[in-house]
Amino acid sequence: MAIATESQAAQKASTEAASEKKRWTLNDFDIGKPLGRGKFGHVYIAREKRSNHIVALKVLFKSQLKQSQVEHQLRREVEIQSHLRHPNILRLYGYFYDQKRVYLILEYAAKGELYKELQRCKHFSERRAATYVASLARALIYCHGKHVIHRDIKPENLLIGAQGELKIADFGWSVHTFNRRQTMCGTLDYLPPEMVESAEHDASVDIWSLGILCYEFLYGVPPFEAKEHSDTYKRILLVDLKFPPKPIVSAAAKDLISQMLVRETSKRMPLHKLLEHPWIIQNADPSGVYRV
Ligand SMILES: CCc1cccc(CC)c1NC(=O)n1cc2c(c1)/C(=N\C(=O)c1ccc(N3CCN(C)CC3)cc1)N=N2
Repeated sequence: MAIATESQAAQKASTEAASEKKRWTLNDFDIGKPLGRGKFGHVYIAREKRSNHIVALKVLFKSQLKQSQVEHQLRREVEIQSHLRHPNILRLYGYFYDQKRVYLILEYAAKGELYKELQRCKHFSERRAATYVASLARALIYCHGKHVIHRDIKPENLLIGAQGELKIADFGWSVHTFNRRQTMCGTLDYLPPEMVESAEHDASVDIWSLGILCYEFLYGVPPFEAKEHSDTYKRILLVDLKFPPKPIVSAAAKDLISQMLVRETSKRMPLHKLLEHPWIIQNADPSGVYRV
């Protein structure tokens, strides 16, 4: 309906324009049900009254942020996030604060949290995994092009949009350190060797993390998981990569993962090469959307 799309476009434009300059307050929103909670606060569905635009309002407690000394990090990451525009990166439209809280006005991802979907399915099909990995590779190519790295793409930081598309939903790898998995070990699994050794790291950390994520999509567990943190560290440093016999996974998928989980950072498969890998070409849906 031409008229509908025109008003939608106008609405979008007004939200965009408004989000640049406007001083937002809580009165601009009708707050709906809570969507989830993190270490620093909760996220609610909300409607911006003027535009009727549905958003997610993330409420962070200043006390918690101060206690964990992440407020400067949140500021830096909000600055980065508000300038990123990509279909697979969750939009930050704006923010405001009051005495006790900081409020982030975020894009609403209607199909919820990826890690819950992965737990529900145990593991994804090769088509679904490849479609997600390709869309995340495109988002990371976009970020690296803007000298933004370290989007910390573990399952807990990924959301699913209304059309089934993945959205990277974090503002800073340590802002969301609240570990929403049952065990803490989940947070270590994504660290590449150079970070375990807390050495210098560059955009190739994202290639490593995407390789870990691809493995977890296909097997339901990250590759270097171990009971003790010290064992996980050792397995990461040794790149002790093993492929279980079940579920059955194609040789092409294992080849891609083996080319991403390489200790030598300069030898990891570049993201644009990933998009040309046979496993991606044969399995990823070109639209970047996996229709359940
Ligand atoms: C404060 C919460 C938090 C802590 C740490 C990290 C993150 C990023 C993932 C977040 N979330 C965050 O920032 N979020 C930003 C967000 C956001 C979370 C979100 N949606 C949802 O959380 C959600 C959850 C469940 C849902 N349903 C579940 C049941 N289904 C049948 C229907 C759909 C639908 C939407 N949209 N923008």
